[in-house]
Amino acid sequence: MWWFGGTDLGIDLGTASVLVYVKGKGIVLKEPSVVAIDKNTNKVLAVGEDARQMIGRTPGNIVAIRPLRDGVISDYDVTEKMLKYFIKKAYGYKKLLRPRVVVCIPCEATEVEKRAVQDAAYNAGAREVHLIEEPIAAAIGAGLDISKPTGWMVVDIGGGTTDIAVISLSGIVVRNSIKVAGDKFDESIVAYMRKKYKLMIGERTAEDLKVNIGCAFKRDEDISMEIKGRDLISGLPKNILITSEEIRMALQEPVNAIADAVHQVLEKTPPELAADISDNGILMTGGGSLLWGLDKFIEERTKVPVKVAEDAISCVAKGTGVSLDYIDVLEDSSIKRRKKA
Ligand SMILES: Nc1ncnc2c1ncn2[C@@H]1O[C@H](COP(=O)(O)OP(=O)(O)OP(=O)(O)O)[C@@H](O)[C@H]1O
Repeated sequence: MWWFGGTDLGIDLGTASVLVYVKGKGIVLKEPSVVAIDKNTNKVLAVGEDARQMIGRTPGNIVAIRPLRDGVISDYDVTEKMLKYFIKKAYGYKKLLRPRVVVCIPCEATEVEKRAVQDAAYNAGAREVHLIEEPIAAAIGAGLDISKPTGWMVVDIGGGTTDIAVISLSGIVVRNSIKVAGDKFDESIVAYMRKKYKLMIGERTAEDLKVNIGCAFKRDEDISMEIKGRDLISGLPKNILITSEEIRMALQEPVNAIADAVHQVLEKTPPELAADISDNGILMTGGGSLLWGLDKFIEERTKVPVKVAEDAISCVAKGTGVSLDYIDVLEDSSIKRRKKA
């Protein structure tokens, strides 16, 4: 049966994952931002988790693509296909009215990057597209009351970008966005294994190491994990036992880059707001903030208390969803246009 009613959607279009929030229902979809394509026919074979399973394991004619890199669209056509699939899955197939959507973007996205997100969402089936900056969405999703003249600092560490913002009166006062986040952590682990053990490992293995034993701060007790890779000298498969302390060493460069960026934002923060932040603490959101000890590491470097938000991975999607209630206010900051015929 066809249904005429429209629903609004909040979409966290992330480098690592896409989350869709349906007004009145909450988060209904959370899948990796991966698409598997048959290169011969250009047909989409799988999207999301099914496609992620194929990374590094596809035959010649099939490619598993991550269409967003560093927080922005790097493969426009594939992003559009992926969005279309997720919107249909979350919204249902048999509705005549296309949805209004709010999509989040990194806080220093260029006009061209914003336009690419909007076009992809329109072409994927949205009737109206509004944009919201990730730190604002993260703060709302974490339950902060950002409407008052009080300073809050949010550090959202995703897969591609770390967005740092000082927020007051619902706006960003000081901001910084760096292309160092979860993906760079993985790349640093791959590089460390290659250099130290002459072992080639895939990005999924690197991510497993990061999530399971990784840390930014020295653990009281070292833990370890066995991994499989390919020996670069013999060319044969090889197993190695890796400790958490080694992963801490491997992650030093990107972890320091994030702490430096937070420090720089604090330096530029007006004194009244800096005093508020020192009382309220820094709030970390995003999957990257779950790296063990990263809160403690930043706390030591900045001397400001740091807290990881509850359900840190879902904050941006939740905030994007909550902002659907204020979609008409968002209109001012979004470039609205009709889908081209
Ligand atoms: N427990 C964990 N420890 C360390 N890292 C984690 C953990 N869980 C998830 N991550 C990492 O979080 C990152 C994804 O976070 P998130 O889903 O917030 O990013 P995103 O919104 O897709 O990215 P972006 O906002 O940069 O576009 C990945 O790099 C993932 O490996």
